[in-house]
Amino acid sequence: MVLENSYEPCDFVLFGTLGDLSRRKLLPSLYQLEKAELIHPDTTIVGVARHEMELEDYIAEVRANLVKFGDKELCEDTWERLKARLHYACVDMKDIGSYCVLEDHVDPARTMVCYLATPPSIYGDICRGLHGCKIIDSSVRVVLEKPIGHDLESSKVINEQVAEYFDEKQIYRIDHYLGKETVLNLVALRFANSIFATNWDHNCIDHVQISVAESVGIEGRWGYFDDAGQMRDMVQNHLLQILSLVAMEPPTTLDADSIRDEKLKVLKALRPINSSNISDSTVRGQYTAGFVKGEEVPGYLEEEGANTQSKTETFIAIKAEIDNWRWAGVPFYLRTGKRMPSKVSEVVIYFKRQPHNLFGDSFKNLPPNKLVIRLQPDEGVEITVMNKVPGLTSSGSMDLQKSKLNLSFSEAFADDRIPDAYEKLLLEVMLGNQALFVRRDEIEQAWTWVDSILEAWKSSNEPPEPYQAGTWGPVDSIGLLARANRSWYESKTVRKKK
Ligand SMILES: NC(=O)C1=CN([C@@H]2O[C@H](COP(=O)(O)OP(=O)(O)OC[C@H]3O[C@@H](n4cnc5c(N)ncnc54)[C@H](OP(=O)(O)O)[C@@H]3O)[C@@H](O)[C@H]2O)C=CC1
Ligand SMILES: O=C1O[C@H](COP(=O)(O)O)[C@@H](O)[C@H](O)[C@H]1O
Repeated sequence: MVLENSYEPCDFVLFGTLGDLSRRKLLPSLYQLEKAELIHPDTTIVGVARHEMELEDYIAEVRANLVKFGDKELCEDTWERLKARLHYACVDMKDIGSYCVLEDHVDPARTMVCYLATPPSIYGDICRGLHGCKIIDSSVRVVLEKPIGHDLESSKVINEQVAEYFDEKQIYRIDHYLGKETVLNLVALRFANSIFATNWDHNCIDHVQISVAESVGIEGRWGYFDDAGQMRDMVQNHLLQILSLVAMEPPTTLDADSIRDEKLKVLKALRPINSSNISDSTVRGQYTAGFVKGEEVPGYLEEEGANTQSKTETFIAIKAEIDNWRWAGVPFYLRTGKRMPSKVSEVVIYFKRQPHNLFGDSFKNLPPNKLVIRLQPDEGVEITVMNKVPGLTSSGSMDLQKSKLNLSFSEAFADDRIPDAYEKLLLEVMLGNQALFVRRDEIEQAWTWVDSILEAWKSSNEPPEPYQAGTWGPVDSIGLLARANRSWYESKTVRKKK
């Protein structure tokens, strides 16, 4: 079995090579990896789609996409190297008989990486087709895009279909947030700094906020989004992955299963939200027409192709609780929505207040220290601390002021380009490292928690609360924290614009 982390040539087979994800993300990422000379010189790239096409037309198509979605000016050396790797195969992925053409493009002696950038409904067909033409063995890696299912039951069906032909060690489930540099930095920040490692629990932390706000709407994907909603689109995967990394115990090593074992324990410890606590723990909203960044935008029910009766949520706020020793009594507030004032993803750790005040009545409510981890944009880490204002006073008292220790990645690492998440993930697949991919039990545990919330919303039969596009969500989202005398962190991007 060739499964260990290794830099060796492979045949990278991209199913759905003419689709949106391939064009916008995967092909430009392969180009960037080529530019950085991170693809093995002997690796080939085989584009697979159902249209008959000459190789030279496929090459022209790839080039046009790179110019449209990647570097506007291609580096010709890089392009020549990438071009030389390209093959094209026409396969109707639902027709088992049509897969044999792949034999002409892949070398059975090498590792084959099958990236399924197709609707998940045909993952089973693709696995069966590959099996049918006898080109898969235990060295093949298969990469699955989200969403893996619509709920626990359907995710099990997809996972079973793939498991019929591939062992879990061969399956790479993508959550592109795990490829983001700043999400990876959560592990470095927590475990490479004793200042955080020793203060990371209910003794020191009051609560945690995880916000992933998007300024975009549903981008012409009504059919997909209305069926999914923000819960399935963002919380089941990205937000729960971030929460797991923030809350997990130190893994024994950085190997794939050590990290995934710890993330799974967090997911298992999430307190269920059901009809008994749904109204105290969640808020859901749906955007109405408004203005985002000065531009007028339609409401969700007025988007192209909309069903005007839809009750699908485009915003969610959740008070999540983790029932374990470390996090007893520390709520994790999650918030995510479309058509918010700006795109900003942040984790904010609110530390507990000092137990005693030395500084007199004017500083009765010393603000707590906050650690703000800016995931995107303006990636960085910021800590708020109280400082003495320099200078002399006639009363001899000490004046305090809140100040920030701010590490901005664009300044600190000015010479380093921040790679796109897909570049990192494609490289890891080629290296055979599963650490940044989601294991089946994690996905299923996340669905278990999410399904219970969706079920409770369904039985309540209440519509989502409207919020105007360009705002931070429904008023009740403020209430979710205000009940405990807390408030959402006001992100820097917004404050800057005031
Ligand atoms: N687009 C994005 O930004 C994101 C996408 N994803 C996921 O990635 C996957 C792909 O999404 P996306 O690229 O947007 O989808 P698209 O529909 O744009 O692309 C899917 C591709 O699969 C091809 N395909 C479908 N059925 C067959 C078949 N029977 N035989 C051969 N080819 C077939 C389509 O071919 P044809 O063109 O001929 O119809 C199409 O090119 C999905 O699982 C999606 O959920 C995840 C995150 C973000
Ligand atoms: O998976 C998805 O993620 C994007 C947000 O990703 P980001 O990297 O731009 O933060 C979201 O817009 C999309 O709806 C969802 O499917």
